Amino acid sequence: MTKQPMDKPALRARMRAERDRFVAEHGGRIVVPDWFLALLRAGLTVASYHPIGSEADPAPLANAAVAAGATLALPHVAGKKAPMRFLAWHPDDGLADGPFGLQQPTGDRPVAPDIVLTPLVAFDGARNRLGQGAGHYDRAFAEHHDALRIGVAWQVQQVDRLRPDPWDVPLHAVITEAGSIRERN
Ligand SMILES: Nc1nc2c(c(=O)[nH]1)N(C=O)[C@@H](CNc1ccc(C(=O)N[C@@H](CCC(=O)O)C(=O)O)cc1)CN2
Ligand SMILES: Nc1ncnc2c1ncn2[C@@H]1O[C@H](COP(=O)(O)OP(=O)(O)OP(=O)(O)O)[C@@H](O)[C@H]1O
Repeated sequence: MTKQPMDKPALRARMRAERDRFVAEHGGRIVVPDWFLALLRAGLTVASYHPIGSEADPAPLANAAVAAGATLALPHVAGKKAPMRFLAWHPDDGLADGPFGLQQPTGDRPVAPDIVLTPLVAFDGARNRLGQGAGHYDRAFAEHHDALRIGVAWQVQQVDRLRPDPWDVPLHAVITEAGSIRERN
């Protein structure tokens, strides 16, 4: 049987439309799993993200992290080709307009995260991930290989099976409004 390459651009378009429809018709709120709360400790650095469009808002997870004494960071990119950095950020700090309609941190304090809350376009039951396609998170995961990679998405973004490319690094867990998928349940 020959392996067909996965049409990632077409899947992205379909899943962004699914995500838009879910938010327009239902809305949702990410539910913080007990196992996530149990991970949190003072002194951890948790990279969150500021959602754009119909992305799931990780704020309930980020707020729980802050309540546990963790420090937050947000991703920062200068463009499609530039590598992504995680910059320390406090909820009282401002945000500035960035590329792709992003709101990004303004300071310049790069940090190495212990936990990375990752926006998703799609995911599968094996915790493979489809992102925006610029490779920003792929490269960040290669750099911060010891960080815990947690995807955040709406349940409608789950597909039967993604076919990972050689550089794709699977997530440790995915958290949605309906529950979570973990490496060991
Ligand atoms: N909220 C959020 N922040 C993030 C990301 C993300 O996916 N979501 N990123 C993830 O890497 C990084 C920014 N990289 C990006 C790379 C490409 C596109 C992009 O191609 N956007 C499409 C529209 C996407 C949509 O409609 O959902 C575009 O501009 O055409 C966006 C972000 C860091 N910050
Ligand atoms: N570790 C890496 N170093 C350099 N380039 C990488 C690395 N990982 C991936 N890339 C490049 O980034 C691009 C990622 O494309 P892909 O379609 O897999 O992104 P994605 O699954 O949507 O994830 P992302 O959220 O990271 O954009 C590819 O062109 C790939 O060659």
